[in-house]
Amino acid sequence: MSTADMKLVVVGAAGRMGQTLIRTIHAMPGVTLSAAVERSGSAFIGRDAGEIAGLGPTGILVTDDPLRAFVEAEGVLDFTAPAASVEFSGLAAQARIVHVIGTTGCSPADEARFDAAARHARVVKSGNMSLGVNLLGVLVQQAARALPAAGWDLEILEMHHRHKVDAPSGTALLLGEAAARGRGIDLESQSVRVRDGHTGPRPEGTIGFATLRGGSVIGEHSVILAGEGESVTLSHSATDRSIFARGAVTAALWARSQKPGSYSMLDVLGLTA
Ligand SMILES: NC(=O)C1=CN([C@@H]2O[C@H](COP(=O)(O)OP(=O)(O)OC[C@H]3O[C@@H](n4cnc5c(N)ncnc54)[C@H](OP(=O)(O)O)[C@@H]3O)[C@@H](O)[C@H]2O)C=CC1
Ligand SMILES: O=C(O)C1=N[C@H](C(=O)O)C[C@H](O)C1
Repeated sequence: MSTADMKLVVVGAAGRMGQTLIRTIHAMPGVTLSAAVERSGSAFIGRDAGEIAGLGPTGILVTDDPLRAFVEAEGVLDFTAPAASVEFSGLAAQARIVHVIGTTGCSPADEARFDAAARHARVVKSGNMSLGVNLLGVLVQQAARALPAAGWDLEILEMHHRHKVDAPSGTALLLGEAAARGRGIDLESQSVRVRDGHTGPRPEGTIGFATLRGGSVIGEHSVILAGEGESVTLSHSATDRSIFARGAVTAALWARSQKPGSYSMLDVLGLTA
């Protein structure tokens, strides 16, 4: 560890992403784990974060005091749950640090709280922190612009593991937003989230979502543009959660030198149009 290393807190440290983040921080240059947080009453409080993540002892014991952890750090990596991320955003703003938010399933009210926190914190939020998915979003935007809505129906299909609690996935919504930007339409009013029973024919120009859940699938996403007699499919497969963790650490290092504000992975990766 060098004294210039960015000190990072992992919240939700014992979760699937929390453990992956701890291993990734250990493996990447320029960053060091300064604290690991779980909720009060969690069976992981007081345990060594490195041991939970399969690294062996690191001397960092899991705490339930996030504010104390944040004031002694430069950034927090947060893949938890919407209510938790809202709470952490207020604390990150108080501590004036970087808050990287990977949590999905957040409501518009939650997003407003993140925006408020971004007056003091540097907030990077994305439904998917991987390079591949963010590149896919750029390609989807181009395809949706190039292929006219009259004649080219756009559907987004995703599959995740059986433990996932929100749908459509944050990635599916990110890809839907990219498609909507390409078509110059509003996703909220033009999306079809569920189909069941006698639905009638497909309304032209809408963006459809379909969700599969099962097993240990890390993340599969396809954007299908279906035309008359031909279709184009753009897709991404995640085979290792470290792609999200590397993206989150890269985001924290990038945000370290930015002004307070709300940023996306497109800003971090330089993929903005
Ligand atoms: N943007 C991206 O690139 C990615 C986003 N995600 C998203 O990240 C989130 C987490 O996913 P995953 O790791 O699979 O989920 P897990 O359920 O495995 O982990 C979440 C962790 O957060 C903890 N947690 C919840 N509330 C609090 C709190 N108030 N204080 C401290 N810890 C808390 C949970 O503890 P407890 O079990 O006690 O509730 C758990 O340990 C999801 O929203 C998922 O969609 C996942 C992968 C990539
Ligand atoms: O819950 C997950 O596991 C994942 N969540 C994110 C999402 O909702 O898209 C990103 C990734 O696909 C894994």
